[in-house]
Amino acid sequence: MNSLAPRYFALIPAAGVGARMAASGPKQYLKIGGKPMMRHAIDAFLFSELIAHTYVVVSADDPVIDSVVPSHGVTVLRCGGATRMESVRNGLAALAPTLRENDWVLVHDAARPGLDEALIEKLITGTGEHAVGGLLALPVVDTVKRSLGGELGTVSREGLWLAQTPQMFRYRLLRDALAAVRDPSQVTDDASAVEALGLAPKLVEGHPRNLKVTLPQDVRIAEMYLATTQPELL
Ligand SMILES: Nc1ccn([C@@H]2O[C@H](COP(=O)(O)OP(=O)(O)OP(=O)(O)O)[C@@H](O)[C@H]2O)c(=O)n1
Ligand SMILES: C[C@](O)(CO)[C@H](O)COP(=O)(O)O
Repeated sequence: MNSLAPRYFALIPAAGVGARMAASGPKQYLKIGGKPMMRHAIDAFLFSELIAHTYVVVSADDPVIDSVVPSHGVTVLRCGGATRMESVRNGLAALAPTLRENDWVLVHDAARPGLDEALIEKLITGTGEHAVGGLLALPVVDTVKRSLGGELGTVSREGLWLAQTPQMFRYRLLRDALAAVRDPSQVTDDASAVEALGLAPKLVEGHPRNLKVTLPQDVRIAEMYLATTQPELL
């Protein structure tokens, strides 16, 4: 690979327990579309010609991952943390000997099996080389209500987007942004840490198929998208 050409790496945080799924084990290993949920995201990165290598962050004692990852193109990092942010931060630290400061890292939830090569390319081309970074997101199309402390109100949906993943940033910037975070529990996506530096990543329109499988009812929706061949639904 030309040493001056940009390099793109995938980092998949997969050290969660899936509490909201309330399954018998971590949701990233639930069978969806005939294979473990996280294998869909791994395969999307493997099939993408743009991604140089994929790293998966799991808990140190994860007993399943070795039976899920393919024999090439993927490296397991057994450094998962107590929060998603800490898992990402630990994974990035483990890559210090390997990645260059200006390499791009695409951080993608293992719980989003609907990612495909087209969305990966759309994010990379939509973000471009000169942006701070970028993330897939969906504009809000429903009326938004906020119910808090017994009060109910309507929130203007103007300019509101729902963040998806991958979220892509240069390796050094993302490491610095996450290092500056004081309360990991308050940073639920990678872009938040970068925004806290006063920077504005690009929003690139994603797709509903790229939903985060969080609740039991999400499994059927994900399976529907994975099963469809209708172009308008892809
Ligand atoms: N300590 C954690 C928590 C989450 N994740 C990962 O971050 C992604 C998005 O998190 P989420 O959907 O919240 O997964 P869980 O934390 O497993 O779900 P829950 O909050 O319901 O327990 C998932 O791929 C999950 O495996 C992680 O790597 N390390
Ligand atoms: C990163 C993310 O998927 C963007 O929407 C989301 O913030 C993850 O939240 P979770 O509570 O860790 O699932």
